[in-house]
Amino acid sequence: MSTIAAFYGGKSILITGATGFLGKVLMEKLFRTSPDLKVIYILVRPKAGQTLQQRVFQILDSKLFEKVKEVCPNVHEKIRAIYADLNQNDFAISKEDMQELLSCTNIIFHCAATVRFDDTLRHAVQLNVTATRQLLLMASQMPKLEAFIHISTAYSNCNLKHIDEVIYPCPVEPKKIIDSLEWLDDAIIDEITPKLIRDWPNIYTYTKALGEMVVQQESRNLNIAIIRPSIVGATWQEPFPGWVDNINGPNGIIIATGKGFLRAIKATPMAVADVIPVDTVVNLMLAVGWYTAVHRPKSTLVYHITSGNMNPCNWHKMGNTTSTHSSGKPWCHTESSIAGQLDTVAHFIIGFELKNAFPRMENTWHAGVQVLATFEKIPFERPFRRPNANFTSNSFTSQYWNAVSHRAPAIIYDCYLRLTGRKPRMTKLMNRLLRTVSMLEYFINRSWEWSTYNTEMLMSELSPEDQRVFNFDVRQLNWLEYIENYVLGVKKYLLKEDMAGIPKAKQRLKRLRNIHYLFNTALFLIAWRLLIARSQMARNVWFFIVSFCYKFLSYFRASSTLKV
Ligand SMILES: CCCCCCCCCCCCCCCCCCCCCCCCCCCC(=O)SCCNC(=O)CCNC(=O)[C@H](O)C(C)(C)COP(=O)(O)OP(=O)(O)OC[C@H]1O[C@@H](n2cnc3c(N)ncnc32)[C@H](O)[C@@H]1OP(=O)(O)O
Ligand SMILES: NC(=O)C1=CN([C@@H]2O[C@H](COP(=O)(O)OP(=O)(O)OC[C@H]3O[C@@H](n4cnc5c(N)ncnc54)[C@H](OP(=O)(O)O)[C@@H]3O)[C@@H](O)[C@H]2O)C=CC1
Repeated sequence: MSTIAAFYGGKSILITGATGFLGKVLMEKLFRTSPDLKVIYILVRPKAGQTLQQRVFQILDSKLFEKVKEVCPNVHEKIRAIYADLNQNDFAISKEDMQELLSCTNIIFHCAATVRFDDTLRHAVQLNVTATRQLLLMASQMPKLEAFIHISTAYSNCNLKHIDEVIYPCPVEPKKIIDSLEWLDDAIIDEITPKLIRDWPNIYTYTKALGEMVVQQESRNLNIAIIRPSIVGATWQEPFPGWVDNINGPNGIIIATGKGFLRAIKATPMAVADVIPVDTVVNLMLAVGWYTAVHRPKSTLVYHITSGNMNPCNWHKMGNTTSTHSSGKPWCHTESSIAGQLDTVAHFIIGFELKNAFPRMENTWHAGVQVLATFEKIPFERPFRRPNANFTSNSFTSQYWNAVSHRAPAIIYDCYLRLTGRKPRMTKLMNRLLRTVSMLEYFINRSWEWSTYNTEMLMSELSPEDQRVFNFDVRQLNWLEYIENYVLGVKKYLLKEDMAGIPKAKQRLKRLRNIHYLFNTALFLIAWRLLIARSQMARNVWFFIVSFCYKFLSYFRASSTLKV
């Protein structure tokens, strides 16, 4: 039997953020591998008109928990939802609940956070920093506590290029920030925010860095570990491939691309797409929980769980894949090669795509192309336009694509909606999408190096059985398979689309392609007609092309007559 699974048997585990993406997968794995655990306490707030119990039932009744219900039929009894709001003093937990938590908890997994990039500093500090401090204070009063696992992000120090598994100091003490936010008003906070966050790209990453510092400062005698995942993606293997449930990170981009809204992006094609499957992160979390409790390392260990250093994939395309567009190459354009530029121009003018125009990069997996190739096999329903992706790292070109590929079609579509008596909505939607994309740009135009000594050390400490059951070795990940399942998962679990609709979606894509070709050809002919009406040089070129074609055809006919 697995040592780690046995360790969690009979334990009382406290999880914050259990209703979130990572939290749900963590609970699922815990129940499935250690059905004899005592109880999982989850700190939950009522939301969207649902009570705590309704939220818990909704989670347990989801497809994610189907296997759990077979292994652990009394799972409902083993979850204890505790009313809590991490934004409030003492988390607004009742005295009785607090007493139970303090006296019974053995392990804490602290996942709750605000992951919005555009949150206010006040709210982000409250949740990502102050709440962490408060939880550590609670933890210090728990006599049975064996380990406190804090979930941070690999991007908490994204202002550095090489990041080690250590806690870096922040320029301003977290305590000073917490104290000053108490008396500063919102207008002043907005003003000083850019000065405070300095070279961090957003409030989220900055407050996660502050959160780590708080963990270090308030650790007392606790057994603490920090886990830093990179971009957490759909499940790889467990409980089944491709499970996702929110629009964060790549998920929203996959939807926007698959539906044909997003067709160009400012991204460095060869930058590493450091996506890490959520089940891999959860396996590491459980292994770290066990290791921290049993081996009690002398200091707080930081574990990176990233993919780039061991099994790199980049945003652009997936090399050596057999899965290609009908014209021989997936619809993915980059200006990183001359062929790519020619291809973009050719594509723009007549929708023609040059075969095999890209240099292939060995040993690196390319996400964009593979995602696009998957849309061929598994198209999303009712796309706005054909899925496509033009990559550019140049701001001017990016603005050009935004105007031509995003704003212009949205305006045309809104005119159509107006003319047919409907409310225009596409321009608004497009503006929102472009705002979201602009927030992600920082992360898709850079690569980072994360050292993974602690993670590798832990892997070597596991028994072969634990390495199998709690696998976090990302070298075994096959990106081609993973991305296909990812796209399928987005379609099934996020968009809730039926697989039976695929033939219809494929037909619609064909229709859109024909409209696209017709539109571009008409545009080309009109432009050309206008040009030869106005310019002698254009007329000469036209005359030259026509006579050349005529001569070529005459020669061809003559040579085939001779052969006969
Ligand atoms: C291996 C797979 C690779 C995949 C590659 C993809 C390739 C695609 C095809 C090729 C195209 C080329 C693309 C290449 C680039 C790919 C880009 C991928 C980018 C990934 C980068 C991520 C970097 C992350 C680094 C840090 C990682 C972390 O540590 S934290 C987690 C990440 N956090 C986030 O992602 C949060 C970002 N989100 C936000 O900050 C905000 O949501 C927003 C600012 C983006 C949007 O705010 P806005 O106010 O406009 O919207 P909002 O009102 O909030 O919501 C709009 C509607 O959506 C609903 N909603 C909101 N959140 C969710 C949710 N989580 N789940 C479900 N629904 C949600 C909300 O209710 C609103 O609905 P309505 O009310 O009905 O309008
Ligand atoms: N997703 C990613 O790509 C990455 C995530 N991480 C880290 O992993 C952790 C989990 O992220 P993820 O699951 O994706 O995030 P989610 O946004 O899916 O989940 C956040 C969780 O925090 C809870 N929460 C937020 N505010 C409060 C509050 N005031 N009181 C109680 N609970 C609250 C949410 O509860 P509710 O359901 O009520 O909103 C939810 O359960 C975070 O610490 C994040 O920084 C790190 C790297 C990448």
